[in-house]
Amino acid sequence: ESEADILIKFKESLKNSGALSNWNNQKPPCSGDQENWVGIFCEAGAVWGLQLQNMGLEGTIDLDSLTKLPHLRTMSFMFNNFDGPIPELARLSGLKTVYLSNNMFSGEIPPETFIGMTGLKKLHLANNKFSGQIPISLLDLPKLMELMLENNEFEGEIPQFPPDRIKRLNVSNNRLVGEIPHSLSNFTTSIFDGNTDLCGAPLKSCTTPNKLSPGTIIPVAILVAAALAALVVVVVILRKRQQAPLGPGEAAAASASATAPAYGKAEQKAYVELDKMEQGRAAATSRAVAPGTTSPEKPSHAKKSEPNVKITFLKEERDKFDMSDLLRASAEVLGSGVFGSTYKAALGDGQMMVVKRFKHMNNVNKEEFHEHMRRLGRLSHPNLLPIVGFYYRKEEKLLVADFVENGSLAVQLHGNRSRGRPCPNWPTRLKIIKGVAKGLLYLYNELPSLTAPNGHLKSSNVLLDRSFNPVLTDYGLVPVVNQEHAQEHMICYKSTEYKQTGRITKKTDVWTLGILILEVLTGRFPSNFLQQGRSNDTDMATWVESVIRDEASNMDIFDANMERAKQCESEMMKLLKIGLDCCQADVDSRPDIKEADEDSGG
Ligand SMILES: Nc1ncnc2c1ncn2[C@@H]1O[C@H](COP(=O)(O)OP(=O)(O)OP(=O)(O)O)[C@@H](O)[C@H]1O
Repeated sequence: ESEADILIKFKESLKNSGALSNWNNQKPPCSGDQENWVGIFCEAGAVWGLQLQNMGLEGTIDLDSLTKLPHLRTMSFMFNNFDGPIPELARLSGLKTVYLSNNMFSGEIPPETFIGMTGLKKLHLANNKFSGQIPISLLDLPKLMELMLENNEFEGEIPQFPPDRIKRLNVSNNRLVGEIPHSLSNFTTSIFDGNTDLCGAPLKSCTTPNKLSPGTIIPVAILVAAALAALVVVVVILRKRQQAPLGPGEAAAASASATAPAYGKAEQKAYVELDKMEQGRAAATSRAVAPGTTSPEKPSHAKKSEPNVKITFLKEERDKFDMSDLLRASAEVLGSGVFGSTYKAALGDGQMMVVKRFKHMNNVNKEEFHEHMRRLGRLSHPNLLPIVGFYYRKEEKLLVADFVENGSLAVQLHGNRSRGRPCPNWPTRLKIIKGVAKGLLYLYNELPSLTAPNGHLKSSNVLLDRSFNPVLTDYGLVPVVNQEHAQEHMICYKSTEYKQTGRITKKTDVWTLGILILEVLTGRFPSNFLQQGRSNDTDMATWVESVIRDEASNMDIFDANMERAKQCESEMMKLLKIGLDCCQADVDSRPDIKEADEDSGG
């Protein structure tokens, strides 16, 4: 059986598998490293991963088929409607990561479920209805480092995991009781929240204090008093000996090293430098609204010896530089977005780079992050801003890209005009929309396994080059962004379908394109309409529809500052209709990305 036949058989075992419509024999699942089918990962022509998330899938997971995929290492079925008992995962002993969270699995997990899964690193079972004991076979998995079991009905005691093995854990909101194993005592209390009767570090101690007889109370009290007196003496002596307070530089260094996590000295120093740059942001941010309108500023502290931290380059042909070059460069803070701050750096050799500092990525490990960046690094399209390089650290990541001359579409549409910036005219706006649609279509073709291959399309993420050609930035990041943060801030999570069903779909980016079209045509800022979680609010599309319906002249909806010729008005009206079409609340009636591209490009 070919991998295609195996996967098609697997698909047939699923209910509601409409999202897998391109799983057919027209193309093989993989061509080399390239995925031709949605929801799979390929390497050297073989399937190594399944990522069937958020697709409304139902039924049971047919392991018989999956056991025939010898290279399968990761599978995710999160955010679907699978139910029944946990699949017999040990039949897929080569798996490294298993994500089954946010389904309706239920019942006890047999103790032997994980026997032999010696490569398993991550197991996510959260938000299901699993009950019974946490399976004991998890203790024998030498590589298990991430275990997410929250919001189930697990009961009994937490098994004695060996020390230093589990790095990420959540068992909150179950029915666990008894003493927390010592090996887990360093975790924060919140991961144990919501259990009936857990005790021991980091929660309150399990032992109730022994009742002391009057005979023992007196000597204990004397001992305590003596210890307190000794402590007071020591404090007084230390105070007297204390030197003059730290100078400002030392104080800053001390506070930085107190907050900076334990990393290599060079890395730590680099981040301290970035923090300092960011602290100088207040002055720079107002200028950053209109990039390039002021002379760049250079942080004075960057003149000292800079740390040498290597950036991983994704484009071989690029002239290389490292963190010290970036810190030595003239720098300007362009702004702070929802993920972190963005800086512009003018390197000594004339290259103008932009460094984006992400603080809200999820806990993907280094290997996975590198893998995802390499995937994004392979993309190449005139309407995408390439990621030149990146730097990984657990808590935050840096992405480096080229500076794009004319800044963002948001600034061009809504920025201050007092500096003589012309308002984009109709032909320019049309060219921008066509380019954006082309970029989106390319992303859909190249990243078919992502539900929202862009995920964050908005006017500040559409940059304009010297000739006002649009290039998209901040695309393809949904898989590496912290879920909670993504839901709160990323534009795809503000779509009608997300508000109504809590899911994003393959057509969610089409909705973001629709909103962008309406913004470009009306000159109105969509965030004034889009308030996440307030599903009864008028969104931009509803507002546009009501104006068209009520106003005497439909032309009043268009940005009054947009220069246009009379004969273009029918074209503008046509694009407005396409925008509204893309924003249809009913996902099925909405065009797909290919139709949207054909409509707006035609
Ligand atoms: N490569 C670039 N060239 C020129 N300007 C850029 C570049 N990347 C980002 N910018 C601009 O810098 C500013 C800050 O960007 P940043 O991405 O931090 O915030 P944002 O786009 O407003 O929000 P988000 O974090 O949601 O993407 C924005 O005005 C953005 O358009």
